[in-house]
Amino acid sequence: MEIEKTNLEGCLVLKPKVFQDKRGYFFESFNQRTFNDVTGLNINFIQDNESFSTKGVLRGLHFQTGDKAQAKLVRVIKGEILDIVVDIRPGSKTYGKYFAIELTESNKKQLFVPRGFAHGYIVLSDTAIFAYKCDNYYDKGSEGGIIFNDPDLNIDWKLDEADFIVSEKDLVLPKLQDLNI
Ligand SMILES: Cc1cn([C@H]2C[C@H](O)[C@@H](COP(=O)(O)OP(=O)(O)O[C@H]3O[C@@H](C)C(=O)[C@@H](O)[C@H]3O)O2)c(=O)[nH]c1=O
Repeated sequence: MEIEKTNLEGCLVLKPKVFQDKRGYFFESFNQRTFNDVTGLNINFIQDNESFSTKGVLRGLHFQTGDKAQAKLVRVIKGEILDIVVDIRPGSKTYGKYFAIELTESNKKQLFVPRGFAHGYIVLSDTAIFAYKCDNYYDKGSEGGIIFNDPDLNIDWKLDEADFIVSEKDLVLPKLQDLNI
């Protein structure tokens, strides 16, 4: 397992060791002991999620508030996505800054997103299956979000905005500067 820091303190890129042979590949998509060893963290992931999306689907930017906040370990099983995390930790030196990374079925990179970040992604391939672990249960009442095209964030989503497919809920999210957190 390789690990890389990002411009956002606490956000980490993980690259599992992949074993290729004539049958195909094998890798450990999660191993708690390895994860703890390489990150120095002790996260108790308690929920696994999976979603399927088509090209141009943009989900985000999402977070849960207060004691329902979630750390996430995200990856792509099929296809290619651009993953985005935004630092919304009050007082952080990178508050309002974002990190972007392509997560694909071939690079098999994983992104660890600590609590205190908004998270979203856009699908770059025809279809994609996205999977992630969370360290806190889903709580509808604690959902928060930031609009994907917040001019202060100025996120480069790579695709043409006219082709984005966004949920009704995500289309009416506020800007970061209008959040009450
Ligand atoms: C996230 C989630 C949703 N749901 C339900 C609520 C809703 O009816 C349906 C679809 O939910 P959403 O539209 O919120 O799904 P989605 O837009 O895929 O939400 C996800 O987006 C990415 C970017 C994240 O970072 C995740 O944490 C999560 O917020 O699934 C659950 O039952 N459990 C969950 O953990």
